Amino acid sequence: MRIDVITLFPEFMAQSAALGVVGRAAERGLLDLHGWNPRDYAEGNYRRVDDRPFGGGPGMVMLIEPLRACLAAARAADPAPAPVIYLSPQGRPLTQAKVRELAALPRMILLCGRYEGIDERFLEAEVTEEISIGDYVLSGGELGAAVIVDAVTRVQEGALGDAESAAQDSFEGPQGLLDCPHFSHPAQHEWGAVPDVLRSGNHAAIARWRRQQSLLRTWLRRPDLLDEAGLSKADRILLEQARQAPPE
Ligand SMILES: NC[C@H]1CCC[C@@H](CNc2ccc(C(N)=O)cn2)C1
Repeated sequence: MRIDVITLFPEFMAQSAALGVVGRAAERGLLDLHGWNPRDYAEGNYRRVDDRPFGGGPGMVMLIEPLRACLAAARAADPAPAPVIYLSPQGRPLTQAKVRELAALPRMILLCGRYEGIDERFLEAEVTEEISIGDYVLSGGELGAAVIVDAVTRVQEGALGDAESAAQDSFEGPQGLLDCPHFSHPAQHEWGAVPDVLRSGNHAAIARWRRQQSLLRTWLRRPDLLDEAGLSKADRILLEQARQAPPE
């Protein structure tokens, strides 16, 4: 998948995509990431990308023309059509379902705002949709863009090796359940012992225990994610059993 990021700080995007799963996916050609800086498309001696807001008030607003020229250059770099996604607190909240939808696209262009915002006329003319990574305000859209790059890349076919894809809990997120607890060495520790079932070698019992823990954890922590109606009979029984069980 090709992702173009329009940002005043392209070096930030390059670094955040150079590590771990995303870095390896990029090396393997699963992700084709490009940064575009509006300042490179700003006219005049000072190459202005922002100016004071009409109507007064604090801060600066990003200007239309540098963004317009920058976006035109990004679009022209590849024939594939691409939605322009603006990261903003006013956007629709990002969910795993949305991540999967975006991951299926051949290409997308992520627009990162700074300062007090972007001239509304540019947003009206060029933005396909706004996405928010949560109900809080950041100093720029770049962290939101990095979140989308990571989340979309790791669901690309082949991005996660066998070991990791086994770890990738396909239940996580609004479509499913929260992850189960994980344990490794030592089996005995002053903070507790690893649950016996995980050391039993009984893979059916282990899978059952993990599913039951995911169900219980989702019910306790995020009942809003748990559509009990959508649960299979086996899941409902597992959850009921876990609810009845005395606390360890
Ligand atoms: N009016 C403030 C606003 C002006 C335009 C630039 C944004 C950048 N900051 C962001 C971007 C996205 C998010 C999020 N929740 O996804 C939070 N913060 C801030």
